[in-house]
Amino acid sequence: MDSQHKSNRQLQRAPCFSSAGQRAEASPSVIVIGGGIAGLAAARALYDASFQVVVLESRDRIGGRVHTDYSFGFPVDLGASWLHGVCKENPLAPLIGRLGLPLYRTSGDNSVLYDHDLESYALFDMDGNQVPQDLVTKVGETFESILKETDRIRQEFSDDMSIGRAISMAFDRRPDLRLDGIAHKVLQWYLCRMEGWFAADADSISLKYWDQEELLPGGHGLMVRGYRPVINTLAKGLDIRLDHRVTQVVRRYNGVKVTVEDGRTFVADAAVVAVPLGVLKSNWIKFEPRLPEWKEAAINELGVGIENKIILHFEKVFWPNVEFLGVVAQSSYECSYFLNLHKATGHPVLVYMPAGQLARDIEKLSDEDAANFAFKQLQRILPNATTPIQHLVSHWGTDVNSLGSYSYDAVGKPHEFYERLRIPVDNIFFAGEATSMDYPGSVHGAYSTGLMAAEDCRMRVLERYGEVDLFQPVMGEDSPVAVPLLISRM
Ligand SMILES: Cc1cc2nc3c(=O)[nH]c(=O)nc-3n(C[C@H](O)[C@H](O)[C@H](O)COP(=O)(O)OP(=O)(O)OC[C@H]3O[C@@H](n4cnc5c(N)ncnc54)[C@H](O)[C@@H]3O)c2cc1C
Repeated sequence: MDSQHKSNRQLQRAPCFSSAGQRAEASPSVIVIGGGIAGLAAARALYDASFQVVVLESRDRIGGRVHTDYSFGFPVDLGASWLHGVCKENPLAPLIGRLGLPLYRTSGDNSVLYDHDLESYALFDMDGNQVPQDLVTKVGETFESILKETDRIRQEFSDDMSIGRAISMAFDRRPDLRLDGIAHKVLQWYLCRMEGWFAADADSISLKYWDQEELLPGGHGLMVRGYRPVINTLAKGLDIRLDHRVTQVVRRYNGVKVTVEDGRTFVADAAVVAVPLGVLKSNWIKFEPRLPEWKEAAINELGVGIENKIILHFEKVFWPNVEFLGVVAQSSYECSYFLNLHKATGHPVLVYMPAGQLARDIEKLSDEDAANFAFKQLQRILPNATTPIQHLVSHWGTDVNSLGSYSYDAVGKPHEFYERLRIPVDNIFFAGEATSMDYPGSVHGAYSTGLMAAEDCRMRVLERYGEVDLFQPVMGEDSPVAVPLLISRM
């Protein structure tokens, strides 16, 4: 027997991993790589459909880019914190509703540009002067007009360009849209907010595709108690191996063999790869045989941006009672903003959120220096600010387990690349925020791709096992009765 044939037989004969629990040995098996929300959603669905499931997670915790920290004595999210689309159509709504988790709605708008209502902002210049609210609103209207002009440019040019370039062209065509003085700075702040949404600078965001993402109705709501309960619920009862960094995925017609950093191997009928796009780009995981060219192209070409959080915990509140504090400046790079968590949670916490190049630059600093940097920005606008008593700093760009915060539409890269990233290759299924055509870069997008991967995997493996009615459908018919979401605003 040649060695190839022998290893295939081994795969076929050994569908179970070392400690697969009480599941029957004859049931199909799957290895889920990555214990973020996408991987856990896939694992949960397949486990509930009678598969033997093992989740291999490189970190010493689950949740991935959903990371609720409790070291302040209350929950704060270092990764995702909003549910974008507070409505029953949101794939996560049934779960969040059933858990009774409260949401604090920061905006009723479905726009990617306004996850905060304008009236909840307080913007300041670098000298601590508050920008009059009517000017903030007026500049917001100008920003909308500029975007309309960029839309015309988009219709005229077949080649893609960056949103930054299109804005410059819009100014050339419509000099009346140019602003100066403080109004210019406010405009830069709007641009800075847009860059925050994509976690990328305006000169790398695609004009053609930036608004292709499907936005659910219901606006944007903060998870007041953090996202962790959602993760814990999905993970309950699953066989999850922490500190298991996958380095190789071998696929054969009858199974997969997955190797982790210390050389241990796991075999199963199929695998769901739910690691971040940044990790796939880095080639940390070797696929054998190599993934097809179209898949590698999608991995290489999709953009991954950076957004971080510097969370400052104060003794008590000294800032105005608004949801968002903004610093306006000459360029979007110098602008910044703080989310006031006190409004939603009652805790004296401000969250500084740099994105794009600024986030990249701040990630080079020590945590102490990063926290000082954020605090200095705050002192510019509120000179009487008191020193924080604690801080937390995220490093999503350099953390080897993420290598970026979330995907975005880079210039010249078709939106369909998200779908290409999702499409299975033989018995390898792909999930994660960057595989979501409709809701990339989001928790609910990642979650729904996990369910999709599970369903695709179930169908494929059933082709082999041929026992269609043995398993529950992964999604659809049996979905739980929706419980209304708890939404507040103070
Ligand atoms: C700062 C920040 C703010 C955000 N804000 C929001 C928000 O408010 N609302 C929203 O909807 N979305 C937000 N997002 C995006 C959201 O967090 C992500 O889209 C989503 O959590 C991604 O889930 P995932 O399962 O695709 O990936 P991940 O959560 O990254 O999961 C992938 C898992 O794979 C593991 N892994 C990596 N390499 C390996 C390996 N070699 N072997 C095994 N395991 C490996 C990782 O440790 C991780 O646990 C934010 C993200 C960031 C970073």
